[in-house]
Amino acid sequence: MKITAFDLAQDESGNGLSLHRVEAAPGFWTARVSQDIRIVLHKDGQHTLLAWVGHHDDAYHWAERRRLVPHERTGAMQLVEIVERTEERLVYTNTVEEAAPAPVAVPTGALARPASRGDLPPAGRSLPLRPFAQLSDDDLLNVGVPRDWLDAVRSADEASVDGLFSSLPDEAAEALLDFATGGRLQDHVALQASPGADPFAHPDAQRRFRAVDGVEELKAALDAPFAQWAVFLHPAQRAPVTRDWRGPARVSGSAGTGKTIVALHRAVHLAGRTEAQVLLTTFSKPLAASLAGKAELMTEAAPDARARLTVRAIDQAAYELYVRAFGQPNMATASQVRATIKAAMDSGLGAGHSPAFLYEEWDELVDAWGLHDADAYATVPRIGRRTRLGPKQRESAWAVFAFVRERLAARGVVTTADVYGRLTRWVEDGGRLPFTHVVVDEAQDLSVAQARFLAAVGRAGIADALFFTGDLGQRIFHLPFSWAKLGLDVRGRAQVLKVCYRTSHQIRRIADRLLASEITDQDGIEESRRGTVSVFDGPDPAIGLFDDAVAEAASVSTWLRSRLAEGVAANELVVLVRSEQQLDRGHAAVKATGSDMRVMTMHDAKGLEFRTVAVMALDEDVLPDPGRLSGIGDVADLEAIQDAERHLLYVAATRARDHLMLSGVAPGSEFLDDIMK
Ligand SMILES: Nc1ncnc2c1ncn2[C@@H]1O[C@H](COP(=O)(O)OP(=O)(O)OP(=O)(O)O)[C@@H](O)[C@H]1O
Repeated sequence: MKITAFDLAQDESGNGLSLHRVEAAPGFWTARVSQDIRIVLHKDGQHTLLAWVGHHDDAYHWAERRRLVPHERTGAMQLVEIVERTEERLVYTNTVEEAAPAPVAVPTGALARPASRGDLPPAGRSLPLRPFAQLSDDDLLNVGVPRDWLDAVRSADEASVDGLFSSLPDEAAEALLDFATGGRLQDHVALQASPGADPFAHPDAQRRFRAVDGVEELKAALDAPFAQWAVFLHPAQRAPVTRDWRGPARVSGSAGTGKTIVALHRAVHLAGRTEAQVLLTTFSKPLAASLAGKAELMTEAAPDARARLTVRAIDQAAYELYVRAFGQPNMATASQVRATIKAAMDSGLGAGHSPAFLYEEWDELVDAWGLHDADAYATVPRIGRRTRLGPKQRESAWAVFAFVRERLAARGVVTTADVYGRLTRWVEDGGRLPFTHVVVDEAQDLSVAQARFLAAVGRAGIADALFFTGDLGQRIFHLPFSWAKLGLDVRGRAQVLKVCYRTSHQIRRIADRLLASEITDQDGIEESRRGTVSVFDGPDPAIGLFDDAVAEAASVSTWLRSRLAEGVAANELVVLVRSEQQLDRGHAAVKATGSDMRVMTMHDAKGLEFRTVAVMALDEDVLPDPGRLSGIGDVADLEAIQDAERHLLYVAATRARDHLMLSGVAPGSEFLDDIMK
């Protein structure tokens, strides 16, 4: 297939490639790859579109049912299926879509998205009899429905809506799907191109066609695993990638809406500028490694951009900067700090406080904000709605923190927050950073010290130096705080993504019950999950509560075995638990399957995705984690931590693409009540 595509790239006339015109479909040709396999091309004299690949008969069948035309209203180039009418009923001709999809490209034209929309429709949902019957031509044309399909859309009923969604262009299908499930069509009105504009340049066309210039770029496209290299960006994803933001910007969206993809594309886009040096970062080393792999693929054909892009976990990046600026730091560990707090308490300090509270207060406030004296501790802006301690309680707590500071200084060790604190002052004093832009994924979990440092980077640098992606509903590590008060102001430059590509409709719907549909951050920026659609369907999640852990493991193991029997590979399955203490329960379930699969904590699964996920040990005394709640000083903090625990379950559930099981010992986590209500 690749060789044929290259031959075409070098010789568009296709001499020697046995090109055959598809008689019934103007503009379409087929090129022979092997005895049985054909590439379907569309040639208009200007562009050559590599549109599809498959078996000989399927290829002709596919082409005969397609036309390549710009949409009359939006101007976006579309591959429109022909509507067939049989008897009284509309039949949608999407049968050959089941064939192998076609990752193909062209040198002077465009690359077609694999024809794989067969997974779109929202089954198992009760729809009105004819959900689109009342929509006018204008309503439908505005969202990209091809004219030929207007009547078919209006007469679609519950039985035919599945075929309808899989036959329409993406933009039209998503708009109708949202409308059918309570959303507004107005939110999906497509951009209308100006007369004479290139129909392949329209944002909706760029979701399905990839323009490739020259053989090198084509080679890169065909060499890299297609799914990783060329995610075709939704217009709402592309816009923030290419926009000149003139200030720090943030893109948010539910799990699986492509925030990481946007961060990657933004970083690669910026690295395309000759004067740029880009740092792409996230919170953990495994996630950074995964970003780095994808960035490599995306810059295969652009070695200069690749050289201008560095991918690091954020603490690693800070550490390296620190080493450059000040030499090797001697890092304090969390257990060292806990031990020092204990030593302070053993010597009689900290009366009236628990060790858990003191550690939390140290971690989220004293250390995070770089507080070095009692006055600063008294006046620090308390995070969120956190209430102040009374003077006596504060005095008693500060005695412990002063002790800890003294001990750490005496040992010559610094905390991670100290590293950021010193780097922040260094940047403010004119320290020269080795990068011009920072793109941060998973930004909802930035700590105060990290956000402060980035704010300083933003102030010292150019206007669009900072770009963030994240989801407030997935904040799992820290208490919320105001970015704006730290100088990181994304107000007016925040955008929400609404199309979920990872998680089936059924799983997303269940997971969304854990969160409010609107979450507002400490700066008043609202992130709405309303109108979010999943682009494919799957089975309903299984939820089970059991008498004891043994019964739970047996049931989960049976469920996992069924997935294996359905053909899911063991490495596409994962078992998630709240914390290390429950790993054994996961291992027990896995052992009984006789296969080898991963068992990990919910925290470690952040940012990952799997075909099948079992979330186990969702017991009353496991989630929310009583240990984490016990250190909380006041009611407002309690709520914030409880939210973070709730977010953890949301994160865990949304790692699943197709299958999800949630289980625990009865009566089960209170969060399951919200899911089952
Ligand atoms: N425009 C797109 N077309 C097809 N697939 C996409 C698109 N955008 C993202 N995806 C796919 O959807 C999945 C989720 O994307 P991604 O990891 O970027 O989401 P996310 O919003 O960062 O999720 P999370 O918040 O859960 O980490 C990935 O498999 C990605 O390749």
